[in-house]
Amino acid sequence: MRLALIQLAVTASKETNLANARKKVLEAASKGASIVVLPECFNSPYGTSFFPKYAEPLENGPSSAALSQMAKDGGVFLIGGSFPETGPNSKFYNTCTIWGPNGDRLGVHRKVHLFDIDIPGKQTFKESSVLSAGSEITMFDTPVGKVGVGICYDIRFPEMAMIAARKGCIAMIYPGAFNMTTGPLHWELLQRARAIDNQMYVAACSPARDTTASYVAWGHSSVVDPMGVVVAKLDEKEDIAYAELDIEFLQTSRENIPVNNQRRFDVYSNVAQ
Ligand SMILES: O=C(O)CCC(=O)C(=O)O
Repeated sequence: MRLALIQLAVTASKETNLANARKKVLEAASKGASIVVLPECFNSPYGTSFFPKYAEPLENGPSSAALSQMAKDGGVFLIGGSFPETGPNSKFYNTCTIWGPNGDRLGVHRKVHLFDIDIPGKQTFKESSVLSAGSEITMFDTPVGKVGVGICYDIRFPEMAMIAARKGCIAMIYPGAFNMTTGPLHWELLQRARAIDNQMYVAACSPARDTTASYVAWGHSSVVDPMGVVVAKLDEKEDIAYAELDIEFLQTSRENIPVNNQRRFDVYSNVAQ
């Protein structure tokens, strides 16, 4: 099954972003992709001041309607990046919607771990000043197996990917937007770590870099295989990355290094202790 990551050039115009996303999703579909991924905040600039302005409901909003139609017209599974959602009780969430080839919505992931960090003089961000956190681990079915979905900062929490893998996921996919400080340090390393921890495919899909934006994304959308090898990687510009999800290779990797059967839950039965 062919995976495509669309490293979209995101602008301040929601309409332009939706039209560009549609063009690229159909391009990826025409090149044989069956699972297509858009980046975090694919239809708005990334920043707490933008979230309330761009937020829309899940039902009957322009982004959900456009994503459903793109998935249907391309005949693909579409992991629709994320957009700021006006959710229950008028709270805002950073939300990923997942669509099937017939345009049906298959799942919704509200970012579980909000991006609150402070590296003085380099990168400070406080998503929780505007957003609320989701509280579910999200997976959906494809013909080659279950796929788990997290958003950006969620990748730093190995428990989430591990639970998804133990529930049968063959891949974890993260729409994300690391920055010029944590991108070079951790973006690839975290993907490789989650891939090796769980012997699964891991992919992260960023917006293209815009050096005029208030938050400058690192780019470098990439796919890592179950042995921890980077099998596709973009630079910082708008482009599409492609990789095959090879389930035989995943199974062989798991047989060759059988950590799954060697776990000692008798020693670490409760990691929350
Ligand atoms: O974890 C990081 O370094 C970046 C996370 C991030 O940008 C996000 O969650 O949107």
